[in-house]
Amino acid sequence: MASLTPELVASTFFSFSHFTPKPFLHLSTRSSRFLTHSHSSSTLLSLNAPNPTRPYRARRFTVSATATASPQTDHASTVIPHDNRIPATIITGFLGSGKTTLLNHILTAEHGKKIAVIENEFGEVDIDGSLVATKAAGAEDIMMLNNGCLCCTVRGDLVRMISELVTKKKGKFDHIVIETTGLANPAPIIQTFYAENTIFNKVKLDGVVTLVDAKHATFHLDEVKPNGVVNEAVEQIAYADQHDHDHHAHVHTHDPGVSSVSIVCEGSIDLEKANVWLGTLLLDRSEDIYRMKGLLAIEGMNERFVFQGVHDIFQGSPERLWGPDEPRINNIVFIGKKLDAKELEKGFKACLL
Ligand SMILES: Nc1nc2c(ncn2[C@@H]2O[C@H](COP(=O)(O)OP(=O)(O)OP(=O)(O)O)[C@@H](O)[C@H]2O)c(=O)[nH]1
Repeated sequence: MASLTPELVASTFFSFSHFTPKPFLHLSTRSSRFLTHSHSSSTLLSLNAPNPTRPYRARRFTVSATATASPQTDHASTVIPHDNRIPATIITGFLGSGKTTLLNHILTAEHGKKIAVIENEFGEVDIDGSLVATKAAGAEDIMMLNNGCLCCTVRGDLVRMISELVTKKKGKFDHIVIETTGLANPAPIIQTFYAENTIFNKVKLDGVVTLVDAKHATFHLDEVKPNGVVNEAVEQIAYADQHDHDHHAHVHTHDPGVSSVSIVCEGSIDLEKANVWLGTLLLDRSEDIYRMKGLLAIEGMNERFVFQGVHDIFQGSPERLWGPDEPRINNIVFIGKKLDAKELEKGFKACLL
């Protein structure tokens, strides 16, 4: 097969719109999707400026406010010690809202700060970790938490990771950024910063940035969930830059109807077949498939091919070169409702050469 140039492949992916016009027509509307990003960015810019309206509560913080007698007057004056705990920012937002994109922007921007990253991904396959700008000057450390969701199953791991960072890597970074899964309920994660002494004494929660995909937000916000099941999209927006640390016992359940299917398989992919397969999925299932993303080893292409899908919006393009000894392994994740793992695997395997 003739060698494919990145440009040729990208246009091949896009050219699918000629015979299945609906999904790819939306490519042109992408710029209007993330209408609230400007809001998110401004929230981010204000991260280092403490919110003066939010009282600083030193509950369980060992360096608490102290009262000292002034030598000039008989009145006691209160000295609030400088809060030199390490700031942490939580980036939250529904699936595909742009968290990894923002994180990469933070890691590559010139701000002179060294950032430790904790990345939590839904689905067993680590695609985001591979797409985070690991070589970025600002990234001191990237830790992955992929065996569950930060808001429930791996909360203990989060505590351990942060404790490890502030003890073993002390002084090597200035800020911690935590990217949650798109299905995380931020409340229990926020609570961790106040409820765990080991964290509270060393780390201050500086901000909660929630990204909103303006195109699909209403769809997810309006979703009616079964009794006792949390609507994560609502929770994420409710907790944006609002640290309700007096909340107790957050009992919540993820929607059992939402699941993930991961495919990991070595081998070369026929781009044309993949185009048809993914395009057909988009046409038939875009409402139920909230998110699809993948790294593909395309036949004849020297670069890893990355594709991103958020409902009916789809994008694919070559990324960095495969390393000389890097196995050409395909990684794909689907997240959504009524996913049939066998069917998806069968569709994928049909694209292999
Ligand atoms: N038009 C537009 N697209 C964006 C923006 N931010 C991200 N995207 C695209 O949206 C898709 C999803 O972005 P990600 O940054 O991976 O989203 P995420 O929130 O990390 O997704 P999950 O891993 O599912 O939680 C990618 O194709 C991005 O290129 C934006 O501000 N505007």
